[in-house]
Amino acid sequence: MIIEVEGLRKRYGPRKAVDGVTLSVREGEFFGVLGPNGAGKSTLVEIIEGLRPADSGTVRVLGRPSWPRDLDLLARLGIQTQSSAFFTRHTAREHLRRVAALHRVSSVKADGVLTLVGLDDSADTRVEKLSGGQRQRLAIASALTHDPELLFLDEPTAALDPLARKQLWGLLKSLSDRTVIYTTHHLDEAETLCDRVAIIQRGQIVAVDTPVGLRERTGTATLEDAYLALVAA
Ligand SMILES: Nc1ncnc2c1ncn2[C@@H]1O[C@H](COP(=O)(O)OP(=O)(O)OP(=O)(O)O)[C@@H](O)[C@H]1O
Repeated sequence: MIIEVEGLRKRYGPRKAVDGVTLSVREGEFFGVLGPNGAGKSTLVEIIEGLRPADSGTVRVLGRPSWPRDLDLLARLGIQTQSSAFFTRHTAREHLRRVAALHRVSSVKADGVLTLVGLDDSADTRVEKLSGGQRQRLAIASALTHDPELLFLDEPTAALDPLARKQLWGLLKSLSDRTVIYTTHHLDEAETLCDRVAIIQRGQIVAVDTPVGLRERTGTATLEDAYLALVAA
């Protein structure tokens, strides 16, 4: 297993953000984390990433505890966040080369990743001038330069218009041979991309299954309907 989480709990004061979560993710899975606002998804994912401690429970990532913070382990992860930061006054290419240099990865490799995410035409555009879709591509590229063994994507399509969102799907699909932990509120996207999804509500897992399994279990036609049936139950 690439990720093993057992009995994980985290409170903020009286609020139970993560309330006894157990799950595992296999190598090569595109694993979706779904749930209503405030369900505890970000808290759970940040604990798995080793960016936040849990109150109790265990997390092993690539066979190692992710807390106390483990810089060697972090170096093997690729993390794209909602607030991915860019080097200002840099072009897309310059930004990515700098990110790569931080990981001791060559500029040649960085340029290859820029091509991979479909940003060749915007390579000389300053990061401030990139469109929302291009910014997300660059954020994903930044998480990919060091060829991580595990990639975390946090709502990469959240702020995109419908066309840009669909266009990004191609890139996301191309990542499907990797192990990806993918948070989203777009159920159509999760249905297309994810091998399995976990649905989280009030800090607890409501279901973990394939999109097809969840549809069958709820007698619904789409993952969105299955989700709505499960979180309303
Ligand atoms: N640093 C914090 N201090 C106090 N409460 C917090 C903190 N971070 C999160 N919470 C609370 O914990 C609960 C879970 O929040 P979390 O951000 O993990 O949910 P989420 O599922 O990621 O939500 P969203 O879909 O809106 O991003 C929420 O009630 C939130 O208000």
